[in-house]
Amino acid sequence: MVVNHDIPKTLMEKMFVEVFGFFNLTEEESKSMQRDFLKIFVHPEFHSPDKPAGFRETCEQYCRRARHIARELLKRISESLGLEPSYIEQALNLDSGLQVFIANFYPPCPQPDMAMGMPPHSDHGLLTLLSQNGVIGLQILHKGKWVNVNAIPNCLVVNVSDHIEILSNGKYKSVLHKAAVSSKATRISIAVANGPSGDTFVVPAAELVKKESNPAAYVGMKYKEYLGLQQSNQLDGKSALDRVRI
Ligand SMILES: O=C(O)CCC(=O)C(=O)O
Ligand SMILES: [Fe+2]
Repeated sequence: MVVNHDIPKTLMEKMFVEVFGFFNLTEEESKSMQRDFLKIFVHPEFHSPDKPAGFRETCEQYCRRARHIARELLKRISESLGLEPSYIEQALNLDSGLQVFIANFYPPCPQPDMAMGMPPHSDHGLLTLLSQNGVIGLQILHKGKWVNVNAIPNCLVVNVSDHIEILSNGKYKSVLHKAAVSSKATRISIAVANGPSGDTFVVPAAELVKKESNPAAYVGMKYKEYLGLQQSNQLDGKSALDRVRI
């Protein structure tokens, strides 16, 4: 959980107002009992809806700040692995890294156990920065148990995603998470996923692999092929990460 981050409180609040406005544009959507979501690629090319009026500009600023925070954290993660601070950004070509903005809108459900929020999954990129509108719902798998994550407004939850696990040859683990819905309040989460560039062939860092004692635990794959694999229906109930694990 990151508190003293680089996204000003006013920008964070504005982003939630715009997202709320987006989902309220059509009345049916706001009355639906199902999760609704908006998913857009925001880097290297920026895409955004034009409505509501302030959405585009706020989203662009929000994602730029999020990218900066992710890069700073990735420098520290590189160092923690005994690598140069710029190792990850260089090896994975982050100047053209794929960044995806996902806004999730979960209407309240009187019987929350009956409603599907978001099923268990791990994120495919490097780091996902998640903010929530103060309504609890996110759960992560920790030591075999699902635990609730606090939903403190203006805080960023940082989820380690598949490509940090791959690059670190398993030293970092991609976190399995899911989301439950609330019985009383509408829950909104904003996830900004930061990944390698689409054309980068990602392998465990050579510096972390030793032939005998610590062999590569993942096969290499182009990031965009990994994305395709995750979205395909060829996974037989496995995750994309299971498919590249040796
Ligand atoms: O709503 C949440 O807290 C989780 C969202 C999420 O995991 C995602 O969009 O990938
Ligand atoms: Fe996720």
